[in-house]
Amino acid sequence: MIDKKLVGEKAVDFVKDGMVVGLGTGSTVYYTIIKLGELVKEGLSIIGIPTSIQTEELAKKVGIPIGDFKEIEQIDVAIDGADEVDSNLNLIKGGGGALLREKIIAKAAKAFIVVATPPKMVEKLGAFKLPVEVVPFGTELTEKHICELGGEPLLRQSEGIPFMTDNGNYIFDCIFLDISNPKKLEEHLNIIPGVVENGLFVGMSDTVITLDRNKNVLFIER
Ligand SMILES: O=C(CO)[C@H](O)[C@H](O)COP(=O)(O)O
Repeated sequence: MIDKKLVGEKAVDFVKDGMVVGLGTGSTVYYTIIKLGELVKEGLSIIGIPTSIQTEELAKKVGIPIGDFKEIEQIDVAIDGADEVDSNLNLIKGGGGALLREKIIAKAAKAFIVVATPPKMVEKLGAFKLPVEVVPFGTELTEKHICELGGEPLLRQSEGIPFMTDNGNYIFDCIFLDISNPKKLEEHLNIIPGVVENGLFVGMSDTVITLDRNKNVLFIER
């Protein structure tokens, strides 16, 4: 809790007056959004681009103006959490189910800042099940193709029914025992018909904010 607050709040250092800011989803970036809300009340002028309905509601609640894609020219910075960060700053994301919008916004941003507490920092990706967003049609067929890539997919459930993303899709949480080449796996998953996007974010993060052993904030640059 305290660790998430420390790294989450530090990310506001990357936000300057007049910026368009991609707002991630999750319990770490929550603290970034709360802090940005405080700064907006003190006069900071920003436009937020939320990556989920949950984040949009939070941003509105704390007073961050929400932008429209038709009105903005660029996203200056996107700030988001991660489920795993490897030593090359590649990520697994999507634990909260917002991976598609998160990837669209991270890709569009001039800088992508990741806030991650120490347990998220790993040598190699894969202990966390890789979320793969799929269209609800023919999920049994999509599942087979994921298995052919060496995955063990489990359809995410919420209160006894399939979890539905903000985009009306399902998520397979997939065990992959070997993610030694995340870029290749990302590409192979995304060419399966029925797969909308997967939670591998390869070569996208510019800076990861985490903590060292003494709980000092650490900035790891690409
Ligand atoms: O990818 C995500 C949501 O889709 C989150 O960024 C990720 O799950 C980390 O969340 P948290 O900060 O709550 O641990």
